[in-house]
This record gives sequence, C-alpha cells and structure tokens, in this order.
Amino acid sequence: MAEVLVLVETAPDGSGVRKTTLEALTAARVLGEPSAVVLGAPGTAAGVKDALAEYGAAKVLVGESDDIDAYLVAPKAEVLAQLVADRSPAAVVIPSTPEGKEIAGRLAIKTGSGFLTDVTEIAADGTATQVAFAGATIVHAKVTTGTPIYTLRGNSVAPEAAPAAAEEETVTVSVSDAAKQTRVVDRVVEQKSDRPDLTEASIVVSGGRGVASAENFSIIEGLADSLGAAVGASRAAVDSGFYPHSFQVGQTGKTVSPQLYIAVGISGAIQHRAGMQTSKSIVAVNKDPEAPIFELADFGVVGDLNTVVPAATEQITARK
Ligand SMILES: Cc1cc2nc3c(=O)[nH]c(=O)nc-3n(C[C@H](O)[C@H](O)[C@H](O)COP(=O)(O)OP(=O)(O)OC[C@H]3O[C@@H](n4cnc5c(N)ncnc54)[C@H](O)[C@@H]3O)c2cc1C
Repeated sequence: MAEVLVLVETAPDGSGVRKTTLEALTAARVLGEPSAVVLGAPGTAAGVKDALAEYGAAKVLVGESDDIDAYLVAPKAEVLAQLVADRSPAAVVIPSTPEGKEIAGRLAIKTGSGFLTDVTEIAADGTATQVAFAGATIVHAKVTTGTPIYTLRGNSVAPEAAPAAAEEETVTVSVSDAAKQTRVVDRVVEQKSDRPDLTEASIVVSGGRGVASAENFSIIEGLADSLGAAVGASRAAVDSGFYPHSFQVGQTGKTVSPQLYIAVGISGAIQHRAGMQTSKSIVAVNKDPEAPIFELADFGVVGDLNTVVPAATEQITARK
C-alpha cells in the first residue's frame, strides 16, 4: 500500500498529540498507509506513539534534534523534503496551522510539487475540497505535479480511530546552514486555563459586540463554565477590547466545529459564520429578531443577553 506522510503537531505544553494530527491521520488514510512524522527536540516523540497508533499510523518516523527546536520551520521542511526524496510517498498531509502552512509551502518549492492549502476533505483519487470566500464557494482541485501536499483545515474531518502498528523508525536529521536563518530566542508557553481548547471543545459559547464590555464577558464565561465549554468571541468583540484576539472565531480567527455553538450578542456576519457554520447545533441569543444569525441557528432566543444568559446559567447549574 502507498505510504502517506503525516506531519505530527504536538501541544507546546508537552501534553501530547494535538487533535489536528488525529484529523490529518484520518484524512490521509483514504490515500494510503499513514506514516506519522515526529520532528522536534530530543524527547518530542516520547508519549505520543500510542495516540498515533490508535489513529492509524502504520509507522512513526522520528527525527529529533536540538537543531529542529532551535530554529523556526525551515529545518522541518528540509527533513520532510529529504523523506519525500528517499521514500517517494503518495502524498504529504500537514495540519493547516500557520506553521503547517509555511512548512508545506517550503516543502512544495523544495520538492517541485503542487500544494493545496486549507483543504476540508481529500478523496481517494487525491481530489481535495477547499472552501473559499467565507464558505460561499466550494472548490475541488487536484495536484498535477510532484508529490501532492495538502494542509488540512482543523475541525473539517472527525478523527476516527483505526488501530495500526506504529512501527518506529529513526530519521537522520542533518540541518543545513541555509535552514538556520531564523533562530528561536525565547519560547513562552501561555498558561492554559481550565477551559477546553477553543478549537477542540465540544461546546463553545461565543460573545459578540452585544456583550458591551470586557467586564460583561463574565456572563459568557459563566455560561461556558456551567457547560464545560470553551469561550469564543466575534471580531467586533475582540476589536473592542472585550476579549483577547486568540479567542476570535471566524474567517480571520479560529475555525470551530463543536457539537454545540452558542452565539450570544453576535449578528451573524458572513466572516463570523465562516468560522462556526459547520457546528452541529447552533443556538443564538440576540435581542434583534431580524439578526442574520437566526437564519443559521437551530434554536434562537430573542431577548436581552443580560437577562437570558444568567437565567440559563442558573438553570443549568441547578440541574447538575
Ligand atoms: C476581511 C474581514 C475579516 C473578518 N473576520 C472576522 C472574523 O474572523 N470573525 C468575526 O466575528 N468577524 C470578522 N469580521 C467582521 C464581521 O464582518 C462583523 O463585523 C463582525 O462579525 C460583527 O461582530 P458582532 O456580530 O459581534 O457585532 P455586530 O454585528 O455589531 O452585532 C452585535 C449583535 O448583538 C446584538 N445585541 C446587542 N445588544 C444585545 C443585548 N443586550 N442582548 C442580545 N443581543 C444584543 C445586536 O442585535 C447585534 O445583532 C471580518 C470582517 C472583514 C472585512
């Protein structure tokens, strides 16, 4: 069976493989047998093998070196290019994170290959689906040159377990001077809150401009905590300084696809929808019955969020 290289993304706090990798392994399986590629500082692969085995990695190719960790993406692209040259895989699948996209672009140049970014689905014949113009256009495209390289958009493929051997192979890492152009001088891992990661949570409660202030976001956090949910925000809320940018959902923020998305005081602009419209169930709370978010919502509450949300939080907490 053809080999498909899948670049593994691990959590910066050392908590293991990120969900984006499990999604990439799942998507890659239609093209062949996935080989998970773990690149990082010595010790990166420790503790990730079980998850990779559970989600279908026939092999785990481990390339560990201080040189990979000390520089930004160029060494990873270089090692991957070497693997492509040595192993002639059927394809390379990389999570569509900012780092993943940069690695994929560099890899495409190094290997003279075509590259499709932000794909949401890969078919067995290699055709990829891409969502363009904030969801208004669906594009199907295929790589015609070299080894197809795909970056897979987060939350577009549900990770499915498919136990495999995860046979470990060591990859020789030799990083050229050309790949040592941008050295990391410091890394600060942000303190994780007790709430689930926004892109991985099964419930997300997001607040918009209607929340009206940073202090009032405690209403959104209260509802989120009663449900064990992550907190998100619209761009208007972020631009107004109500909540940090890292929580923005939408075209220029994060893409989420939870089981339940609760949009509070959010009008439902197309750029916001682009980041949440694939949520399984959508609930909207808005005082304006004409708000466009209601066209998308499965359940809508027309009312003042300052009354509706605390009442809902109280009810949920009382039933626990
Ligand atoms: C290139 C580009 C990229 C963008 N990217 C993003 C993106 O990634 N994410 C994003 O979200 N937006 C993005 N935007 C901005 C987007 O167009 C909207 O401006 C933004 O989503 C609006 O945010 P909002 O719904 O919170 O605010 P508004 O549109 O102002 O809506 C606020 C809503 O709150 C309701 N409301 C007010 N008070 C209450 C109350 N007390 N109780 C209940 N409801 C109340 C109002 O009825 C209204 O519907 C982008 C725009 C551009 C041009």
